[in-house]
Amino acid sequence: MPPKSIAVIIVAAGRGERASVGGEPDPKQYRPVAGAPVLSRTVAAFLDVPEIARIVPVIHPDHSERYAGLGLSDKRLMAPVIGGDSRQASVLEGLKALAPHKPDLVLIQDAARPFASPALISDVLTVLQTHDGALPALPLTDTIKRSLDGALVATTEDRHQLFAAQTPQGFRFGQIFSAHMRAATVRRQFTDDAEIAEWAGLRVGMVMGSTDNIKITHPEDFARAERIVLGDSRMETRIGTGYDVHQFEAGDAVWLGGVRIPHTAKLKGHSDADVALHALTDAILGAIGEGDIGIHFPPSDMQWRGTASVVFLKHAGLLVANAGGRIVNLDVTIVCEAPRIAEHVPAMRAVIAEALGIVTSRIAIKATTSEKLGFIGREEGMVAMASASIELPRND
Ligand SMILES: Nc1ccn([C@@H]2O[C@H](COP(=O)(O)OP(=O)(O)OP(=O)(O)O)[C@@H](O)[C@H]2O)c(=O)n1
Ligand SMILES: C[C@](O)(CO)[C@H](O)COP(=O)(O)O
Repeated sequence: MPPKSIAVIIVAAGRGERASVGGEPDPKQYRPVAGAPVLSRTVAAFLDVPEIARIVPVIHPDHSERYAGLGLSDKRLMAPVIGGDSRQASVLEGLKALAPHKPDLVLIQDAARPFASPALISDVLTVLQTHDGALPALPLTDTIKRSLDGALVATTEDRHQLFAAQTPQGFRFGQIFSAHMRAATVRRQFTDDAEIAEWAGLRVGMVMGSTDNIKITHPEDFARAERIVLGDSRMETRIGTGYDVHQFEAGDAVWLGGVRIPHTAKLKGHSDADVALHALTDAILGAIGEGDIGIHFPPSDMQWRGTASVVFLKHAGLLVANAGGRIVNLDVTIVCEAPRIAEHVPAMRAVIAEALGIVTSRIAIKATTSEKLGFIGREEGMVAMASASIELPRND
């Protein structure tokens, strides 16, 4: 089967009255979120999907200059068409503009939702393979009350079968075009295209929406949108480094990365002398400004004699958690001639992940030799270096 041609309608013909506190020169779809106008972000989200052949923006008759001022240009972006006095009427204008191009599928998107991800768009298109329509939606999480006057609670609704609808909503072009044409002849107003599809007897499948796929509706939604783009500005990323050396002495195994590795010698130390976990613990403590391992676990204190170094690592992890932080990634390099490290790396990552409560993909462990040079080359000892990247709440 040849690939289906996909078109997109972006409805941007509203006045954005609820998002206005008064005094803003522009309606919400032309106002910036982290430097880029909402409508430019929405268009870009769909231009990012190469399978999309054509995009038609639908704009308000008073906004032609504002639209031109966005400077949007792409060969897949059609000239804007003028919308109607309701969202439903604006969608119909978009469908009419697309009709001569005969797309197989159409995605209908609110300009006011700038964060439709490629994954969400792809999920909608997947459901459209087996249904007449596809709707991203989120299950409701609040208890739902009905009130007749907005002041007194009348009843509590069962939320378990209720979902909040999002866009893009996807349809077979011919089916939704004729459903919209018919819907335009009845007195009822429909708030989304899935409702028109349901009314026309089409089968609309659902996909899981996204909590980031917000519709900018009220003034405070701009701050939320900025946080989605920029991340949480109350957090900052810290970097810490760690370095440790231990000497070999007579023995039959070394502890490295929390794993016992049989060897012709052991590492000398007050604890289990796990040079890799010591460097890593120091890197974490360094990132959060908590000194070093010796301050927390002094070698002079007999209670730490022979202690498994994973105890030190867990303590550093606890300090991160208590500071409201989050480990972004950890990177450890072990320098030795022997033993061979590579086959033990998965076990080391598993021990560290378990100790810190993070996924193994955030942990890297590498090993190298020192080309027989120096004390490492003479197999007198071993070195480990580590770095840690940690997100912490700002405190300045
Ligand atoms: N006559 C209209 C009304 C709405 N929309 C578009 O439909 C989407 C969803 O509508 P909504 O968020 O309600 O936007 P507005 O109608 O602009 O908001 P308000 O009701 O606060 O004025 C928006 O992208 C909006 O631009 C449209 O194209 N034509
Ligand atoms: C289509 C929609 O985004 C689904 O949630 C929503 O209904 C559009 O907003 P409106 O305020 O109903 O126009």
